[in-house]
Amino acid sequence: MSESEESKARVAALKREAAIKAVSYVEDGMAVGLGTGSTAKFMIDALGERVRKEGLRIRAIPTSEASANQASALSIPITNFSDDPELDIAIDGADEVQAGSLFLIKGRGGALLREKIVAVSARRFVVIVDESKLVDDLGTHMPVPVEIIPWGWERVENLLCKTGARHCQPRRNDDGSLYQTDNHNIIIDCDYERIEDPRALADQIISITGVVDHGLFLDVTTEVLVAGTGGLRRLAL
Ligand SMILES: O=C(CO)[C@H](O)[C@H](O)COP(=O)(O)O
Repeated sequence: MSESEESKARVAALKREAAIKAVSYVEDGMAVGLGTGSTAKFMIDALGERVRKEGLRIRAIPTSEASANQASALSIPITNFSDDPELDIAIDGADEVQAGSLFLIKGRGGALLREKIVAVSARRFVVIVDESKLVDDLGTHMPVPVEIIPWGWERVENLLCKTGARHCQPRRNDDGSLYQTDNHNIIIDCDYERIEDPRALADQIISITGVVDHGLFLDVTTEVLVAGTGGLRRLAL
């Protein structure tokens, strides 16, 4: 195994560890929000295993078509907001976590809008990460993804650039075409280098007409499970 393969395998093992711990919080009869991404994928696998082996009875709302397909393949029953307007728990990954505030950047996988709807609908929102996701200031490693409607996107991109971003660019597929979310919108990735005031920035972004939502998740996280080489830590306010 090459050095980079080894490091990938180490990170995957940490993600899996956090995912398995979060799944231990799920109890019989719960309505559960299922996140999106590689860490959430471990979580859905672990949940599926509990459904299969223990006969755990849950209902789930997935945050993407990919997570919905995975859940269905594992025979995890899918529910909706009409039957379950409030979820008992939602579990999801993140791209950056500011440890002191539990503020997050999410949406690298493009599912930020459904992820936010699910997170704010849950009584308990548990974030699962490996320790590389911890930052002192949001924006250090990741741009903020902003989901916008496709029509007139260049105008919205222009306005987003005026919110203090170093660069703003539409997310594209490998063939150069615009990336499309599950909601048929597009994403502008805005690089701020370091976000001094996440609340003020969130207000500024959401006030732009054409913006549907953004990847700043503020005041929504109940706890973060961080898997690192020194073990698993739980961050809560
Ligand atoms: O927000 C997300 C998808 O929209 C993911 O949770 C985030 O990108 C983390 O992904 P991963 O677990 O693969 O590192």
